[in-house]
Amino acid sequence: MDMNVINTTEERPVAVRLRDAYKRFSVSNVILRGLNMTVPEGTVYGLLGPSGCGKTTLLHCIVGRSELDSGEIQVKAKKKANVGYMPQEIALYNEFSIMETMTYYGRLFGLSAAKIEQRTNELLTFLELPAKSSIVGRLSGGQERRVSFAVALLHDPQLLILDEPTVGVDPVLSASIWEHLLQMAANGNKTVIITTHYIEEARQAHTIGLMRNGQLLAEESPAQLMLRYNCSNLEHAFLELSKKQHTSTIGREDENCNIEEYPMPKQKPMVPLQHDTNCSFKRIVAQLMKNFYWMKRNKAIMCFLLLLPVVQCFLFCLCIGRDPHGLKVAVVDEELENGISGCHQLPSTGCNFSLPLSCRYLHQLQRRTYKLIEYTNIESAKIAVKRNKVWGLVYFSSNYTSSLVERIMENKDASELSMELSEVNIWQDMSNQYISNLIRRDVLDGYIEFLQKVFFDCGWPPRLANIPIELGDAVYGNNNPSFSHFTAPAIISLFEFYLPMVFTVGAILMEKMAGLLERSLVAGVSVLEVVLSHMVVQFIVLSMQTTLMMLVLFVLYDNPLKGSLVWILLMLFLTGASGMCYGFMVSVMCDTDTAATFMGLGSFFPLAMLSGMMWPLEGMHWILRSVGWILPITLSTETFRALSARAWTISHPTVYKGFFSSLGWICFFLFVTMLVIKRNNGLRTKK
Ligand SMILES: Nc1ncnc2c1ncn2[C@@H]1O[C@H](COP(=O)(O)OP(=O)(O)OP(=O)(O)O)[C@@H](O)[C@H]1O
Repeated sequence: MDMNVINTTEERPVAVRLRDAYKRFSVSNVILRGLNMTVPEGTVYGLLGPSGCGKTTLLHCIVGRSELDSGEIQVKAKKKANVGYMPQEIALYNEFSIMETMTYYGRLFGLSAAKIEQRTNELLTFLELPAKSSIVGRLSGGQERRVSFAVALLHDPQLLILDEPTVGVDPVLSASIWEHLLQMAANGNKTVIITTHYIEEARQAHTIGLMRNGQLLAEESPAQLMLRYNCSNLEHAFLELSKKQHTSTIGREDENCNIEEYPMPKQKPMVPLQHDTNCSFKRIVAQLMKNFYWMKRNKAIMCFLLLLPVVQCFLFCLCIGRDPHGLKVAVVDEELENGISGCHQLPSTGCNFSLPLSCRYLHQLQRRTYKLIEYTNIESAKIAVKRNKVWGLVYFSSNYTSSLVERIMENKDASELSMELSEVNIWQDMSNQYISNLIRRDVLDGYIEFLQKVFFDCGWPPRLANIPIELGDAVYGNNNPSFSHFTAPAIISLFEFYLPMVFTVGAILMEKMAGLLERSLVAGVSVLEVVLSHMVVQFIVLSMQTTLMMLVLFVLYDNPLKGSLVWILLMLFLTGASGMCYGFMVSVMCDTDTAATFMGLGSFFPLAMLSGMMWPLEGMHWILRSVGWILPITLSTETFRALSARAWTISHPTVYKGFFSSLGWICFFLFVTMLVIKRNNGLRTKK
C-alpha cells in the first residue's frame, strides 16, 4: 500500500512552523540564515542536507535543546510530553535493561505500569529487539539505536522528531520503520520530522526539506521536486538546487562585500515547548527510580562510595596522632663501668648514692619505650645521630651521681663544677619537629619523675624535685592532648564536603556528557526536579557515610564527642549540602570529566590547607589567615571542634558562625549554578 497518498497540497493545520530563523554559535559559525519551514500536521517531513549543514541544530531548536537568536518557532504540540524525540547520539543508560529504560521514560511521560508493559511488548516485537531483560550496553549499535527509537515512540506522541533513526539499521527493518511512520501519520494524524543521510529513503516522505547553507532550498513533495527539475532521483534534484543557490550567493557576496547582516533582537525568541509544571511529584519519583536502577547496577561504585570514608577514617585513626614508639636514643654514660646492661642488676629504688643515679634516670626513659643504644664516646654517638641511626644523644659525666648529690645537698652553695657535671647533656636531631618535641618532652618529664622518686626514697619532699609550675586539669580536652583529637573534626568535615561533591559531579556529569540529561529535559523533566531527586539520593548516601564515619571516629576510637549530637549532625548535614551544591556548580561549569577533576583537585588542596586541618589558623601567614576563614570548611570545622570537644552551644559565636558560613556557601554555589544554567540555556554540554 502506498502511504504517500496524503495530499499535502490540501490545507492542513500546521504542526511546526519556523519563520526567519537565525542561529549561530559564533560570528563565523552561522548555522541558520533566515530559515523558513512549514510542517503540515499528519505528515512525514524528511529533512535532508549535507553533513554539518545544521539539521540537528534545527531539530534542537524545535525541541528546546537550543534557542534561536532571532525568528519564530511555533509547535502545535505545545507541551514537551506531546513530543517524542530521538537524538542523534544513543543517549541511553548503558547499565539499564530495556525494560528499566522503558519504565523510566514511561514514568516521565506519566504512563501507568500496565501501559508501559503493553507498549514495550509492542515496540519490542515491531523493532525486532531482544528480550526486555537485556542490558542496553551489551546490545549492538543498531539494537541500541532501535531502543532509542522505541523510547521516542513509547508514549505515542503527537509530534515525533527523529534524528537519523535508520543509521545502522538493516534495510528490511529500515523499510518497516518508514512504513510504521507513514501509518502513524495516515491513521493517527501524527506528524514526523525525520533527518536521514539516505536520500532515496526520504523519497517516502510526504514533504522534503532540502537544507543548505542555513536555508531550505526547497520544501515540497518528492514527486513535485523531481518533476520541477526534471530528474529521476532526489539526489540530482538536490544537486541542481545547490548549484542554483551557489550562483545566487556569489552574486550577493560581491554586492555585500562578504558582510553578512545578522539580526540581533533585544529579546530572544520564545521557546516553543513548555513544561506542564516546573515540579511534578511523578517525575521526581521517575528520577528516583532511575537513580535506584543505576545504584542497583553499579554495586561496586556504591560499595566504594560507602566504604571509602570508613576505610579512610580507620586509616586516619590508625596512622595519625599516635605517639611514635621505640625511638632509638644513644647513651654515653661515663659513670657506668659495665655499661647500661649493668643497670639491670642494680635496684631501681632506695637512697643509696654509692650506686649510679644515671641508671635510674635511664630506667625512666626505657619505661617511656625508648630504645637505648650505648656508645663509648660522644663523637661516635654524634656520628650515629648524623647518620640517623638514633634520634639523639644522652650524656652523663663520670662524676654524675656525686655531683648531683652535691647539687641537691649544697643547693645554693654547690660548686660550679658539680653544677656542670650534674647536668645531663643532650644533643638531638631536630629535623623532625614532632619526634624531636616528643623526645624533649619525655626527657624533661622523665627527669622530674626520676628525681621525685629519689627524693621520696630519701624521705625528702618530692615536690621539691618538681619545677614550681602546677598544671591544673585541662578546661577542655585533657592534659595530654592528641594530634588526632585536633584533626578528627577537620577530617570528617573534609569528607562531608568532598564526598557529596564527588558523587554529585560524577552523577550529573555522566548524564550530561552522554546526552542523558538533555534527553530527560526534552522529555519534560525540569532542572528543579533533577536537583531535588539528586538531593534525596545524595542525602540517603551521605547519611550512611556519616553514620559509618561517626562510628569509627567516635565510638571505635576515643575522639571527643561531648556536645549536642543534634547540632553536630546538623552541622555535618549543612557541610554535606554545601559540598553537594559545590558539585552542582562544578558539573554545570565543566563539560568534561577532565575539567571537573582539575576543578575538584585544584580546590581540594587549598581548602584542606587553609581549613586549619593541618595547622592552626593562628599560625598562618596573616594574608592567608584573613582569607582562610571565608572558605567553605574552615568555620564549619571550628564549629565542629567547638561542639564536639568543648560542648559549646549554638549561642556561642564560634558555633553559629560555622552554620552561617555553610548556609552562605550553599546560597553562593546555587546562585552561580543558576547563573551558568541561565547563560548556557540549560544543562547541556558545549558540543
Ligand atoms: N554547541 C555547538 N557549538 C559550536 N558549534 C556547533 C555546536 N553544535 C553544532 N555546531 C556546529 O554547527 C554545525 C551544524 O551542526 P549539526 O550537527 O546541526 O549538523 P548536521 O546537519 O546535523 O550534521 P550531520 O548530518 O553530520 O549530523 C557544525 O559545523 C557543528 O560543528
